[in-house]
Amino acid sequence: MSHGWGYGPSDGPDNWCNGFPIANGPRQSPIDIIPGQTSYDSALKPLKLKYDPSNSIDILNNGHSFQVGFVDDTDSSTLTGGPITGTYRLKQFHFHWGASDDRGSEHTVNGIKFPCELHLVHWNTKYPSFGEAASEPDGLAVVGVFLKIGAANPRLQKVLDALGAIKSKGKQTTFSNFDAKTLLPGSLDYWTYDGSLTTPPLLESVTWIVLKEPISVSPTQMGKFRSLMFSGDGEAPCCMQDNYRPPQPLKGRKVRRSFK
Ligand SMILES: CCCCNCc1ccc(S(N)(=O)=O)cc1
Ligand SMILES: [Zn+2]
Repeated sequence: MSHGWGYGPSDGPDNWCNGFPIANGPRQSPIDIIPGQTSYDSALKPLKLKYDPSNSIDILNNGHSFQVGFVDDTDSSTLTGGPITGTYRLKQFHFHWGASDDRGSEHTVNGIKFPCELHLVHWNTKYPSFGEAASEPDGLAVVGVFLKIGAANPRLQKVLDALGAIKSKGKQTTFSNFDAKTLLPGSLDYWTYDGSLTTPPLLESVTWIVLKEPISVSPTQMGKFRSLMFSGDGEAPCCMQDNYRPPQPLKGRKVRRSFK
């Protein structure tokens, strides 16, 4: 079980380098975004996100987070424009969150942590599959959306109401007709940089696109995220929380922004 990683004191982010030496690589994620040090790039195109609700399939507790999976055998749910060239297909979205509202996001802004961060994961259709794209430097594009404590978010509620059926690791249930676009904020202004998966295998294949505008989540809704378990049935119960990797060294990378 050398690849048994997690977020605990012995298998957490500080230890991932033992099984995954790329953890100390040149383009690791997440990072702390310092807006005053980003460069506006007028050549950056607007993000184009086209999501077909009929593509959503299931919701799964994978023991690290939960994810909503999409059919990705056609170009019906895609990301184009923005900093990327070509067409990237939506594969899944998932979240990272904290044990309390003062932490939980992976990216930070001027060192500020948000209570939660949504990741919409897309893969470059110049490659035959997600798995193959995941090992290419331009293989993946992840849109990150911060969640900020405020009014309850009705768009989030449908996802949260499904969590009761996937409380423990390995549980999965159908999740159809979900429109992922409803999770996006009003503005698609973004920061972008070259990075990696934020969990093992930490592959350096991700063009990160982090939206500047957060969406809202209420404290009660945050409690629902924390009702999930890292552990499987019959294992010692362990609440799913603090499933975030802290910011990693920038190592000379430039962060661009799409807005003035
Ligand atoms: C090659 C197998 C990779 C499986 N893992 C996927 C995966 C997707 C997205 C992220 S994240 N958190 O960077 O968006 C992490 C891990
Ligand atoms: Zn993620």
